[in-house]
Amino acid sequence: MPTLVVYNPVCGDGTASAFFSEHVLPLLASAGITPDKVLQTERAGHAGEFVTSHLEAVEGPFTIVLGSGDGTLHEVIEALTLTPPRGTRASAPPAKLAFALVPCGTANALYASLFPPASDADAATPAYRLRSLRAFLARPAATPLTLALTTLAPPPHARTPPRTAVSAVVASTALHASILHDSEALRASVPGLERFKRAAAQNITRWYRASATLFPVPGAGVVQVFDARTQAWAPHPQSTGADPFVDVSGPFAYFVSTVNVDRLEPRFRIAPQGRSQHAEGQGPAMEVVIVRPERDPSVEMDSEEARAAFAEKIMAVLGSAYQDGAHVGMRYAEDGRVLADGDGPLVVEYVRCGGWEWEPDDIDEHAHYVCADGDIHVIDKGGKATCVPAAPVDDKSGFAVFV
Ligand SMILES: Nc1ncnc2c1ncn2[C@@H]1O[C@H](COP(=O)(O)OP(=O)(O)OP(=O)(O)O)[C@@H](O)[C@H]1O
Repeated sequence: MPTLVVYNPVCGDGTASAFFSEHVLPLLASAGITPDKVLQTERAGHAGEFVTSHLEAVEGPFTIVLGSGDGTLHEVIEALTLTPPRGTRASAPPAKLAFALVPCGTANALYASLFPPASDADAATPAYRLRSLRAFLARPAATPLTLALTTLAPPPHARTPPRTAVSAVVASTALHASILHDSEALRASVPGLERFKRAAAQNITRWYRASATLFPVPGAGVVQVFDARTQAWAPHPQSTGADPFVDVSGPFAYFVSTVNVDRLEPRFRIAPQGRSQHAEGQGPAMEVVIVRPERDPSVEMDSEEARAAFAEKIMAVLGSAYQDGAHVGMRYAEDGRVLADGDGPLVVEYVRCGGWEWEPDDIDEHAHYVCADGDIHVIDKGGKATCVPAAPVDDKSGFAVFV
């Protein structure tokens, strides 16, 4: 099978180039594999352009040994999904693209989900970082990836066409998207990871005005909600055979949907069931983690004090995602305190669904941001975003990862 090697020399701590020279290329050589091409990317967009034009010239299936974080993987997948097929890509049957991932980025959410590290020290070892590559060399079948396709629709009667974003890890709105949006704006003035902290502080007290709808999981016929006590999925109480769609009214604090992953950083298990097997024949699904302030029994109205008090709670709840995903079992006491368990309402709504729609209120600028694997998109005023999961139709097409 043709093999391409692509790595991003500037991602993470900037050591991909050295790691490929010292470990990846020698390991491929010792296995008798000569890559068709080796690309060290020179700019954002380069990896996507390179892979797309290679596939227009050479018939697949292909393996790509990819040294990057989630952003460069996203770039390749989005470029191939959105570029109309030309050349060999148009004339040959759809060819599968399987990735041997070498984690070189900052968060490496997909890799950390597929290969949960035993510890921070483990994650830094060459042996850990070569696990997907070794799986490729051992030649088992690659695991298919589900994609999340987010369509950003303009208002009805607008002249602009809808746009689509493709993600393999996360599609989000509310706090997560706002932090990524603002941290990008701070990139020039605030160095390093400090800009994420600053962006989080700017957004933690915001409540996002929007209405959302959750779509049923195709094979299950309903939206499902996770019960942390039984550790099982159950039909969402508002999702019935007669009306399986669930309307979720705002305001929202947090709205994150994931595919393929249970974590967004090695220890941040935001969707703790994200790697568990779905029931046979349920069709493509995604998980959504929602926090809405008005579920808190102590919130009586939207005021500055209420937002400040709720900010403390959401920080504590999201912090619990680092405790092996404990946030999904947290409940409110009658006075609004957040408890690890109990009989009160769940703080986090953790659902599995067949997609979602998000319609921001016109007046709330920050509710218009959508994050697709780190890229920030802005919903037009009067428009909405619709996100659905898509899985490869067979084992000869789509994207996959060696695990
Ligand atoms: N040579 C390059 N110079 C500048 N930017 C690049 C280059 N190659 C790729 N990029 C861009 O760098 C961005 C970040 O890369 P990537 O996601 O791989 O690393 P990261 O952000 O450190 O990791 P993670 O996404 O895991 O946190 C991507 O959007 C990609 O398009």
